[in-house]
Amino acid sequence: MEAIDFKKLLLEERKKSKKRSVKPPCHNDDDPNQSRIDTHHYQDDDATTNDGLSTSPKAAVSADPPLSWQQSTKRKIPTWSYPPGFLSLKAVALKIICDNPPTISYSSTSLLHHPPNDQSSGTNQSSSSSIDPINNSKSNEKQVSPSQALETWLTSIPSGDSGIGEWKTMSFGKRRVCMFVVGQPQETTSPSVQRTSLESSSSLPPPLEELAQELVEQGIFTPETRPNHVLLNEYQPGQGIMPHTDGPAYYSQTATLSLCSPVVMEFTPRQQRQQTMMMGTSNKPMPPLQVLLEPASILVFRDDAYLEYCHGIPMDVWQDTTTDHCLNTSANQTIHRGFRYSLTFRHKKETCFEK
Ligand SMILES: O=C(O)CCC(=O)C(=O)O
Ligand SMILES: [Fe+2]
Repeated sequence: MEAIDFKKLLLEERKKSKKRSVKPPCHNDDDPNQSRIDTHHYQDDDATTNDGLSTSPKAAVSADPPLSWQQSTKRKIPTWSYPPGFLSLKAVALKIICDNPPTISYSSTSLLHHPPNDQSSGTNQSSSSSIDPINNSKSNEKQVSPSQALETWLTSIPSGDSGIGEWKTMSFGKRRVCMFVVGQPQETTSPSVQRTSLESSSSLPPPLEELAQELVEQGIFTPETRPNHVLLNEYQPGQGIMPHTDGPAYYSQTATLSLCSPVVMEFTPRQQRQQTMMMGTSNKPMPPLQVLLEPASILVFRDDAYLEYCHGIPMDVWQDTTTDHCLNTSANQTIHRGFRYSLTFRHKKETCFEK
């Protein structure tokens, strides 16, 4: 199994956009993924969009010197001035929503509306029930919900060609992506030294670092598999992401925080997807498992769901309809898609960092 490194994919995208700047624009015919036959389990929309998506060797590009997000963006990242605790997660609400595989968990209300240590809101809450719990703080900074603050922060990230610490529009799929990675570990023989240098050499930008810390504190990730990699996706209405797996470069778990519009994600067994691609739909594949991803929700999937299932969001669809196979809501609901952000937290294995 071979996985593409997102950094390499972004470099490939950069090369493609250089090529595009000297020739008339064309749709997707310059996209290697369009004609690519996957060597193992899926065809991604944009092998250029996902870190660790498996793909054929020909999509790999020669390695340029590694970049950290700080190096590539020269501190253009928007500031984050909210107090610690503002982005608290309500992990206690995270529930396993699937029997087979029992490795998909979801919480519709993961992002707390209140910083637990916000003195002013606590006081106001107890003194008057008529005060809007989100706007009851005196400080301007606190007069938005954590979701709104995060959305504003995401919107303020600059655009750029690298996709590392800046929004990059993918050539196929057209959605924008942005990646943050904690710095590469130093070469050393001692795993403990390696971990220390990984933590000290760099960190995620503040809101993402806080969320990563919360994911550990709430027991969703272990301290050893603390998220060191965050992929942001920005979807315009109708945009999606082709079925894919996130690949073996990561510890086999992802946690995705959704913001803005709801959407329905689909899980399909990898084997089935492979068969469908080879034989068409004649052998009646199982309908996909669905998960409704609501704003401020968190989806965690791991192990079998990570390794043996592809996940994706149907593309060019403006409304989703839930089926009997939807794991967290009833069938026959129409979900209108609008603008959406997702923040996917993963732990990239140390062995998979470029040296
Ligand atoms: O947007 C989402 O919820 C999913 C994103 C995803 O699967 C990925 O970036 O690998
Ligand atoms: Fe993914």
